[in-house]
Amino acid sequence: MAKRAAGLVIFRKIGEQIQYLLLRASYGDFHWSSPKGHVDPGEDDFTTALRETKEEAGYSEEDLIIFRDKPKILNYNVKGKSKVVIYWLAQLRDSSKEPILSDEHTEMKWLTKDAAKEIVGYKDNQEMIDEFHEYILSSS
Ligand SMILES: Nc1ncnc2c1ncn2[C@@H]1O[C@H](COP(=O)(O)OP(=O)(O)OP(=O)(O)OP(=O)(O)OP(=O)(O)OC[C@H]2O[C@@H](n3cnc4c(N)ncnc43)[C@H](O)[C@@H]2O)[C@@H](O)[C@H]1O
Repeated sequence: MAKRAAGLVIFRKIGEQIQYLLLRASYGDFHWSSPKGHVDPGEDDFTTALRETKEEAGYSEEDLIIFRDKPKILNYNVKGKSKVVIYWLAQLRDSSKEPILSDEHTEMKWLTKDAAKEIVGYKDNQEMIDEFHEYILSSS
C-alpha cells in the first residue's frame, strides 16, 4: 500500500504580494516542502494536515483560513515505494505571525510563487503551486 501523508500549502498576503511558506528538512536530502507528514492509523487526511501543521509550523486551525474544497494530490516514489500526499491551501490570517519550527526542519522561508516553485524543485509540486496561485487570484 502507498505511504500516505497530508499537509497544508500556507500562504500569506503582504500588501499585494502573495508569499508561500516553505520549510527545510533537517534530514535526508534537506528538501524544502510545505508542512505535512505521515497519516497515522485511523486518522483522516485533514486531521493529519492540521496536526502536522501545528507540529511543524506552530499554526493552529484558528490561525488559518483553509480552502477545504480544493485539495491537491501528489503521487511520487520514495525509495522505490509509492507515496500519496494530499495538500489543502491555507491562508495565514495574521501575516505577521511567524512559524515556530520543530526539530524536523532547520529553516523557513516566505517566498513568492516563482521562488517557491524553484525551491521545491519537483514538477508536480510546482504545478500545484501554480494551480493554488491561480485559485487565490481568481477568488480575491
Ligand atoms: N528521510 C528521513 N531521514 C530521517 N528521518 C526522517 C526522514 N523522513 C522523515 N523522517 C523523520 O520521521 C519522523 C516521522 O515523520 P512524519 O512527518 O510523521 O512522517 P513522514 O511521512 O516521514 O513525513 P513526511 O511525509 O513529511 O516525510 P518526508 O519529509 O521524508 O517526505 P517527503 O515526501 O517530503 O520527502 C521524501 C523524499 O521524497 C522527495 N520528494 C519530495 N517531494 C517530491 C515530489 N513531488 N516528487 C518526487 N520526490 C519528492 C524528497 O526530496 C525526499 O527525498 C520525523 O521525526 C521525521 O523527522
